[in-house]
Amino acid sequence: MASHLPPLLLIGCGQMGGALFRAWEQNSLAPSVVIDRHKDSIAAPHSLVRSIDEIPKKFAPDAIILAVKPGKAAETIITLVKKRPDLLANAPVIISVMAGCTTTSLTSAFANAITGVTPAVVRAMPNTPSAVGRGMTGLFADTDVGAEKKELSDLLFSAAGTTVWVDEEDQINALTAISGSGPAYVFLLAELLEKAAIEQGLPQQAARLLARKTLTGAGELLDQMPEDAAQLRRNVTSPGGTTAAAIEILNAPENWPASVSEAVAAAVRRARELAA
Ligand SMILES: NC(=O)C1=CN([C@@H]2O[C@H](COP(=O)(O)OP(=O)(O)OC[C@H]3O[C@@H](n4cnc5c(N)ncnc54)[C@H](OP(=O)(O)O)[C@@H]3O)[C@@H](O)[C@H]2O)C=CC1
Ligand SMILES: O=C(O)[C@@H]1CCC=N1
Repeated sequence: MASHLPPLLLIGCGQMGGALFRAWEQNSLAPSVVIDRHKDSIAAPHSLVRSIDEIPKKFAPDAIILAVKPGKAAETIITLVKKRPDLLANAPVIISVMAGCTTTSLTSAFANAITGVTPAVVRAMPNTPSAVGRGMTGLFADTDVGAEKKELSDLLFSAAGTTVWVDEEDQINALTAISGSGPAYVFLLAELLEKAAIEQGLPQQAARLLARKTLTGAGELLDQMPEDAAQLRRNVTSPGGTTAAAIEILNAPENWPASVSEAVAAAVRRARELAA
C-alpha cells in the first residue's frame, strides 16, 4: 500500500505522542522513527530508538514531532540539532504539540543551537482521542510558514481526527483549555457519574457501564445530529420530569456554568504561564 503519511521523527511517545502515533500507523505512515525510553517495541516498518544518538543515519523525515513535556523542550531541541543537524537538511516541518511552548521560544531554541537555520515551526494542540481517530487538534503557524508545510501538518492531524487552524498564537492557549484538556473534564464526569450511581445503590460494574455508555452515546449524538447541544439536552428533559430536577441543580448559575467557566479560565492562565 502506498504511504498516505510521510516519514516522521517522533520525539516523545508518551500519552500524547503515543496516541498520535497509534493513529498515524493505522494510516499507512511511511517508515518512521520513534524515540521512546519506555516502549518495548514498535511495529514494522517503523523503528524504535532510545535516544537521539540512535536515530539511523541517512533518515530524512518530512516532519519532526516534538511531544515531550514543555520543560524538556529546550534541552531536546539543543541535543537534536547539535547531534543530528543533518535531520534539518531537508527542511522538515517542526511540529510541537507541547502546551505553552511558543513559536518564538521554539524557533530561538533551534537558532541558539545552530545559527542561520530558522526552521518552519507549527504548533499543534491535539487531544488523546486521537488514539482512536477522534482527536480534535488546533493548529497555528506564523505567516512565514509555507502552505506546503501547513498542508502536511493538517494531513497528519486529520489522520487522527478533526483539525482547526487559528490565526493568533494566543488562541492556542484557549484551545488547549477546551479541547486539549477537555477529555479530562469528560473523564471526570464519567468518574463522578459512576460514583453517584453506586451511591444510589447500583452495583459497581453496572454503574461503570451506565456512566461510560451514557457519555459515549451522548457524544455520538453530538457528533451525528445536526441539533445544537441545548436542543439535544431539551430532548431529554421532560417538563416536570427527572432530568429537569437534575438540570435545575447542575445548571444553576453558581454550579456548572460558573465551574466550567472558572475551570477553563484556570487552564488558559496556566497555558499562558507556561508560555511566559
Ligand atoms: N496528555 C495530553 O492529553 C496532551 C499533552 N500535550 C502535550 O504533549 C506533551 C507530552 O505530554 P504527555 O504525552 O502527556 O507526557 P508523557 O510524559 O506521557 O510523554 C512524554 C514522553 O517524552 C519522553 N521524553 C522526554 N524527553 C525525551 C527525549 N529527549 N527524547 C525522547 N523522549 C523523551 C518522556 O520520557 P521520560 O518519562 O523518560 O522522560 C515521556 O515518555 C506535553 O508537552 C503536553 O503539553 C498536548 C495535548 C494533550
Ligand atoms: O495538561 C496539560 O498541560 C496538557 C496540555 C493539554 C492536555 N494536557
